[in-house]
Amino acid sequence: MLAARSVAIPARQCLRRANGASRWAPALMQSQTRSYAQDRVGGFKGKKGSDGKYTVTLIEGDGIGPEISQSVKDIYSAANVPIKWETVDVTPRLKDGKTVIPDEAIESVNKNYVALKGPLATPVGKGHVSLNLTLRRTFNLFANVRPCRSIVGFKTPYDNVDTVLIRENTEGEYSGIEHVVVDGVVQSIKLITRDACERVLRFAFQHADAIGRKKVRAVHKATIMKMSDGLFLRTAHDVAKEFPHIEFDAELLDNTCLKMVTDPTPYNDKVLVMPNLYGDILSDMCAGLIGGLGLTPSGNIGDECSIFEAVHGSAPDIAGKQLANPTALLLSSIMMLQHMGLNEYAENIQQAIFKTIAEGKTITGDLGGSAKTYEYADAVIKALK
Ligand SMILES: NC(=O)C1=CN([C@@H]2O[C@H](COP(=O)(O)OP(=O)(O)OC[C@H]3O[C@@H](n4cnc5c(N)ncnc54)[C@H](O)[C@@H]3O)[C@@H](O)[C@H]2O)C=CC1
Ligand SMILES: O=C(O)CCC(=O)C(=O)O
Ligand SMILES: [Mg+2]
Repeated sequence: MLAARSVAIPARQCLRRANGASRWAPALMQSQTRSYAQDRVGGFKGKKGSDGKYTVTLIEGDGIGPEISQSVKDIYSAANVPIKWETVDVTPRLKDGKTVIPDEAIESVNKNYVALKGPLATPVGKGHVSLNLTLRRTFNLFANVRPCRSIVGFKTPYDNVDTVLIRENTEGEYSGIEHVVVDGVVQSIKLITRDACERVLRFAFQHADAIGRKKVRAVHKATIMKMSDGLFLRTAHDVAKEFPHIEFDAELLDNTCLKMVTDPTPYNDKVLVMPNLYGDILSDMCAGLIGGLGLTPSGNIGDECSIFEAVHGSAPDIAGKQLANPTALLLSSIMMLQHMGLNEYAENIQQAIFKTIAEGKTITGDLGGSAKTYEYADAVIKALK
């Protein structure tokens, strides 16, 4: 059994809906429907089948994964989204003494070019390697796009969060190279290559262009990790020269954390780009600013395939109880629909989600409500146009 960690939501009592709940802000709505896909990554390569539908690989995942995936499937079916799900199992298998993802799952993503993924649990301190990281490496999904925006009508201590974080997704602290030097001494290698830095940094500048932001900030700790983060930072300065119309600067990670929890709004005009571990931690922190992990989506973007998933994990503490908020996975699926060019469907589902949350009658426990996962999904279905 994996240990469950609970996220302390600051000033929980403040997490109430604003008075006059259905307060709409068209500008924010619009920003939440913008495309996260990049021309740079070649766009979506999938083709419709003869039935007029795209096939999308679905990895339902562990813990709350099947419950929140069911919500997505129900809402997609009600919204007549022209996709067919191809559900695959990624339970690791032993092949030639190594733990691998089943070939059928790999073939499915390679064939469909796109997947929606529920959370996958990783055992603590032993057992199989993280399948989440393995999937990112297997498909070379080098950039993890993690946007985090205040949900209109859902009051938190911060009203106007709109951060965009790009996380290097294939190496760094998560390279998985660890060994025992002698008994009682272990070494974990933070591998950083110029190639991986360059591609994620270039992606960050291109993403800034695509979403109309004029500033890119590298978040690092090159004061301490002079060689590894130093390489990331030097490469950032080099890549920045290719984008003279975008202002570039850098900030130390600890300072970013302090400033962001003090006042996140100065980050609303920037794209933040950073090594793997920092992106993992900062994205959970950002989720805390807007109401928790039930609300934040992400996209793992590669040149060929892309996999969309929530920022959160398998939430073993609430799994199997219909308590999970499926919004994060739904918003990830909306990023996916936009990547696929299915914007009309993305917008319809998104407006239904925000309307349901703003009304506040049928929201899940993490947002202060008492609705079951499927009751929330039903309310979203009723709010579809
Ligand atoms: N990308 C992925 O698939 C990720 C997988 N994990 C894995 O998930 C497992 C559990 O990790 P934890 O540290 O407990 O993090 P977690 O993200 O699963 O849960 C943290 C807290 O947030 C709550 N929470 C998360 N998602 C929620 C949702 N949709 N609705 C309502 N509440 C939600 C949980 O109930 C828990 O209290 C671990 O095995 C970890 O390796 C963790 C993060 C990402
Ligand atoms: O793979 C895991 O177990 C956790 C990954 C994670 O926390 C993330 O990608 O945000
Ligand atoms: Mg994480």
